[in-house]
Parts: sequence; structure tokens; C-alpha cells
Amino acid sequence: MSVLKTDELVIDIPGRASGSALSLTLSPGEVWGVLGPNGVGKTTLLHTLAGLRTPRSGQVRLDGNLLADMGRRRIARHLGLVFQEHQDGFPATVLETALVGRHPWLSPWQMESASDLGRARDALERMDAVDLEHRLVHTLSGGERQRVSIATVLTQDPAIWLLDEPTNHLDLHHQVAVMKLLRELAGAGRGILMGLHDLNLAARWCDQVLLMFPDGRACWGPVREMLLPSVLESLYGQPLKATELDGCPVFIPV
Ligand SMILES: Nc1ncnc2c1ncn2[C@@H]1O[C@H](COP(=O)(O)OP(=O)(O)OP(=O)(O)O)[C@@H](O)[C@H]1O
Repeated sequence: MSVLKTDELVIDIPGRASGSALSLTLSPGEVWGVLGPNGVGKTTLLHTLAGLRTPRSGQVRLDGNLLADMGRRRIARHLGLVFQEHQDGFPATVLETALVGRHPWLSPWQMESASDLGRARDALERMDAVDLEHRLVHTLSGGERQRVSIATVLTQDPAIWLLDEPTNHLDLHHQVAVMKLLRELAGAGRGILMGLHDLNLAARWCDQVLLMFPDGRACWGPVREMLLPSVLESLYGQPLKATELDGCPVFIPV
């Protein structure tokens, strides 16, 4: 189990004034949603939390250690990131891609073991992608690639999961399957933080949300206190109707 903490963190968006300083704690068992309109900085925040971008000011700590002082391999043993964009390096099969998740645990020239292979296949199975294992990743559909990306982090098995719009490209069934998986991981002590555009997924599956406003302000707290129609209308500049279904708020843009 790991804790990811930000101390007065200000993300660096080129040419933009500094927004709210974020002092957040992602604790084991929590599922956080990061919400806000296009271009507000959700991806920038996730990349900063993963140590891939330098903050403008403030710090990110993983289990008390400054992320900036930790090597990539050490970070990757604790923290996994599902990217929004899929980069193609050289051609790789689905199974080879999932096995990349084991690399933080292997020495540079060490081959993957039967147990690593088993983990990768289990992860692909869980993401309904095991039948694709011999396919080249660049031939997959958008949703299939997204499931393979999630399976790769599942193979990595980090304590902290950062996901950039994990339901991108997924059909309804796979959206729910991914959300159930993330809740299950949180139930087993992982900490989950994800950028989301779907308010209803956030309302149903997250414990905490961080709202990022276009003027740089941000606020965060329990879902029930944060997801208020008036706040969300001002967040997106979009009128909404709200209702409740099985005790869960539901929002419809109008
Ligand atoms: N390297 C860069 N140089 C200049 N501007 C950048 C760079 N990277 C990102 N930006 C800008 O920073 C802002 C925040 O981008 P970011 O991708 O974090 O937003 P987002 O909230 O994730 O958006 P979306 O909902 O559209 O995915 C955007 O206006 C983007 O154009």
C-alpha cells in the first residue's frame, strides 16, 4: 500500500497563470475522479503526479519520499499510469505489450519468467483481451487498445493507479467492467485517481473528486458534497438537470 501526497502543488501549463495550489492525499482504498473542461490541465496534473512533468511549484511525495528524487524504476514499482494517448514505438504484440508491465520488476537483461507470463495473461483475461494476445497492438481498435493499456498496468500491479480517461473508446459493458475493476483494486488497498469526462461515472464510482476550473481554481472533497448541479454547471458552462437513481446522483445535460 502506498500514499501519494501533494504539498502546495501548482502544475505548469505554459503561458498560463498559476492556479490553485493542491494539497491532496490519495490514500489506499480511495477512488478519486478529476473533472473539468477540455484543456483545464487534467492530463498535465496526472503526468505531474507520475513525475513525468516538473511542477511549477510545490511537491509530490510517494510514501513520504520526494518523487523528484526517485528513479523511474522505483516509481514504477509503486505507481502506474494509463495514458490518454497510445504511442506506438516498434511493432509489438498484445502479450509483449502487457509484459512491459513486469519491466520495473526485472533487471535490465532479465527475461520474463513463467510467472510474469501468467500475470500478463491473467490481466489480459480480466480485460477481455486474452484472445488478442498474438495480435499486433497497432492493428487493434480504439477500445481494444484501451483494454490492453489497462491490462499492462494490471500486469505491473502498482499500489497507485493514475488513469487518464480510462473509459475512452470503451463500450458500455467495458466501461462498467473497468470501473468495477478499479473499485475492486481500491478494495484491496490500491489508490486510484482518474481523469473523467463522464459525471455519472464519477458520481457512481468515485469517493472523492477534484474539480479543476478554467480560471485555475480547484476544489476537492467527497463526491456527495462536490457534485452539486450549480457547481457543475459553472464548471462546464453547461446547464444540467439532476435526479437520483438508487441513491446515486444522475446528471443530464440540457
Ligand atoms: N507542451 C505544451 N506546450 C504548450 N501548451 C501545452 C503543452 N502541453 C499541454 N499544453 C496546454 O495545456 C493545457 C492543459 O492541457 P491538458 O492536456 O492537461 O488538459 P486536459 O484537461 O487533460 O484536457 P482534455 O480534457 O481536452 O483532455 C491545454 O491548453 C494544452 O493545450
